[in-house]
Amino acid sequence: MSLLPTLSELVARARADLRVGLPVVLGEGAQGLIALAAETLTPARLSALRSLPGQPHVALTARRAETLRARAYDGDLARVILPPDVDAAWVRALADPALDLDAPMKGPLATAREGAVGLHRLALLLAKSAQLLPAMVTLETDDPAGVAATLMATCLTPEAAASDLALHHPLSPVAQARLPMEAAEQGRLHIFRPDNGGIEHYAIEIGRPDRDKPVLARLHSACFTGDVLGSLKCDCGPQLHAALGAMGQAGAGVLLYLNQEGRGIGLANKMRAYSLQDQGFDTVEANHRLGFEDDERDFRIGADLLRKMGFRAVRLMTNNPRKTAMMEAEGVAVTERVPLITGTNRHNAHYLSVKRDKSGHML
Ligand SMILES: Nc1nc2c(ncn2[C@@H]2O[C@H](COP(=O)(O)OP(=O)(O)OP(=O)(O)O)[C@@H](O)[C@H]2O)c(=O)[nH]1
Ligand SMILES: [Zn+2]
Repeated sequence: MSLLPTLSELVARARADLRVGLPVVLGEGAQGLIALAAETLTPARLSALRSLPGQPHVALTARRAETLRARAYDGDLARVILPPDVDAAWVRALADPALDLDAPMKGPLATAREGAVGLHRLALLLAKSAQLLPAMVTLETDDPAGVAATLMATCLTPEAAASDLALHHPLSPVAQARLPMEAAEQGRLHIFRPDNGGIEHYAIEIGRPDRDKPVLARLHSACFTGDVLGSLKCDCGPQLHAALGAMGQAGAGVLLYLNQEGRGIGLANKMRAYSLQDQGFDTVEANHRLGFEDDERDFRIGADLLRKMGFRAVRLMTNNPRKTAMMEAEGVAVTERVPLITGTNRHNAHYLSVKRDKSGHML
């Protein structure tokens, strides 16, 4: 046992550093990268980066690069060569599509062909896992350990950090208590926490479901706008209440409330996506323009929680085939898919049709 941070703890620290605007150093030996999140880049930090030797780049996902018409020579990502005369606001505009229509980027954007592609890919993964816009300002270095020491920055070895980011971090129960609810008086709320200090998730157990039989279950992804504010732009609020209601009626069930707001991109990015939707893009296109995939959720969490609670089989309330497939892949049997169609209105009709046509939802 040591008081030194483990790799997972260093990754957690790196995430926090990026959110406050600090650089993170990726690399080992003589290959390294200093990386700052475009979203939290200040003018002072940009000029400090420029005072170091080398050519800074802005790494973007190929999704974002496509909108900006920047060539992605590296497949899934593009490295824009930072022009010498641009400021932090320019970098931000590269990352954030809010200004795409008002102040279109003056192109063409020159992109790099060679260099530390793997480290840039890792930098983008880190930005996503910090729920920041996937855009990173970078500078290659041949002395990552030395630079990290000088900058008091977190230094991550690439392979280990990449595998930690891809890992499902097991969840442990933290606390639970009785919670009578409108939909079901016999309720109990369980809180679970991952071993890397990441986001907590909840399970609402209704009644005392028999662990030897398939349980009526729902994987609900957090939607602040729908669940709390009663937004009409989606169907989340009515789905949440209908699922709890059905479990209350049946006298038994488990609803997992997974804090994967905005299909895993976070509430700030979801609001950026809504703003793009107001400009005419659909829910999938808006995610892409921000640089994200359609759905960035990790559904392994749901299977882990169910198993931890002693369930091995579910009657899953969903219209999303990815959820049933993931459950089966993770060893939780889905004995029945229970459709959950509710909450259609004139504001979400188009959204629901896009989910059916582009995301394969059975609506
Ligand atoms: N990025 C993004 N997320 C959204 C949008 N509208 C809703 N969400 C999020 O989508 C998640 C709900 O996912 P849905 O696709 O509605 O439903 P599902 O959970 O995949 O499938 P079902 O089990 O059939 O309901 C929640 O995390 C919402 O915050 C949107 O326009 N953009
Ligand atoms: Zn919603």
